[in-house]
Amino acid sequence: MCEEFESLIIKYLRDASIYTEDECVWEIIEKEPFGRCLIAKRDIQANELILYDKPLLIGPRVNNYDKIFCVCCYKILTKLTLCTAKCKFPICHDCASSKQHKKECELIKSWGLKDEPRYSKHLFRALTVIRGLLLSKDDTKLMFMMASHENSSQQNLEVEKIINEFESLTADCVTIRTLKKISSVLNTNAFEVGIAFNDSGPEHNISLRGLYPLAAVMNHNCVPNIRYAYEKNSIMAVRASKFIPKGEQIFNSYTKFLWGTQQRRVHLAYSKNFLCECQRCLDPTELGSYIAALKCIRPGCKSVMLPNDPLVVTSMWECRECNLKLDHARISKISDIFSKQIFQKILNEPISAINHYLKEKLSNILPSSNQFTIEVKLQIILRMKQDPNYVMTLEDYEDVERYCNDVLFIIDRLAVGECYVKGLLYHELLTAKMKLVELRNQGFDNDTRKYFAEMLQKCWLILGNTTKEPKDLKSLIKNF
Ligand SMILES: C[S@@+](CC[C@H](N)C(=O)[O-])C[C@H]1O[C@@H](n2cnc3c(N)ncnc32)[C@H](O)[C@@H]1O
Repeated sequence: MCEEFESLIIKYLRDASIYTEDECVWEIIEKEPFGRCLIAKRDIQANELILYDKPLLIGPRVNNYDKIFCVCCYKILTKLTLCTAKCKFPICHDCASSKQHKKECELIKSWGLKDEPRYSKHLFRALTVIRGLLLSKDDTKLMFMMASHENSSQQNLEVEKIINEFESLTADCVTIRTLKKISSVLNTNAFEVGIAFNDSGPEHNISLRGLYPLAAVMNHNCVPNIRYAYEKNSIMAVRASKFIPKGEQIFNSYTKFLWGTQQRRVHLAYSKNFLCECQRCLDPTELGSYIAALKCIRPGCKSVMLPNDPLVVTSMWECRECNLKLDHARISKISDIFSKQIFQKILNEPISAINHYLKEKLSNILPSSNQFTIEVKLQIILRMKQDPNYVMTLEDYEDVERYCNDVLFIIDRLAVGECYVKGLLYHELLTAKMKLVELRNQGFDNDTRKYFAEMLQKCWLILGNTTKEPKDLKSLIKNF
């Protein structure tokens, strides 16, 4: 099974000119409880390329987009224009007569649309799955050899929702059954793919879902040893974020690694059908990062509370110093309150109000390592520079410098190596430090220049030539 799967993948990558045997550093083996795993065939150094992969399928995600975009080139449509051949898909003038669209359009129409042509968000959301019906024989075989959890409750909803739109589709017909199988493969394996446009018209990003057959073999660990990025034509490049010894498993993270154990495990159980039991999940301190820790509520106690058994959702939480215990229900309530207050209220406020909330309120009630504090700091770092109406003061740059260092400290504790968030933080830290040198009229001495040059080099290694490369990175490197 593994050998056949591996040789199909190799053929697929060779055909796309993104595989050579001499440079291959991975192999696929089978191992419980993971199923297939990607293993390092030799020692892999930090930042070294592990693999390139190309999407078997790519298209809209199953979520609400705030802008409508062309289903072929993904450029935003300032005015909703549907395909004139009446397949209901939004399409731009340039792509309307393309070969790719013609095939999809004809397939959709062959099912007999019931209503007048109008935009259908359900059809738009099901398009990536529908594209699975148009794959070549070899690609279809590869797709159906990928892992899938067909019986999970959340799967296939996007397929259910289009049945009523067509004359010839019924809940039990072959097409719908095949679409459901494709949807299960996508839901088990798909990656979120960011596409950035800045060549024409207003700058924008679109997030799609893509099925990358080799990258999907990477299993999950809450301490991943890779980072991935997208290059031209949605080619994915996976690199080692730290040294990976020969024989070790190459791990991705399917969740946000800056979430606490309970949030990560619930997300994995719900979306990927397994419960993670990695070293970080087993450790109440999460490798000394204390990312889920809460301040002890006993008056006068300065310590933190952590779960006694992080693998048990209903575990008691206990203070590390005074041993005060709180049950799971109270801890969940505290987390819910912070989550609602921060995500539904505070983060919708102006940037100065968010920073004030962090300094005056959150810092007093949550440890500086806590995931909510980290999230607010990250939002401040990103939004201060993104908001065109916000003029940053010297104090703001000092805050950004401090917040970047705080988050980088936690990331180092988590031992995820040179990940993308780190690359973005290096860039923000450098920009803030440069501005501070300028505002304080300090000038750049040799040591400062050397420091900047080294940081820029680290930043380039992570972000250079990816869709996340900051616009000013090349010019900054030239100057140092
Ligand atoms: C994208 S696939 C990964 C490749 C898969 N192992 C295979 O055989 O093709 C995701 C699935 O792999 C399994 N898996 C991944 N990481 C795991 C982990 N840390 N523990 C247990 N199962 C895991 C789960 O079944 C999950 O839904």
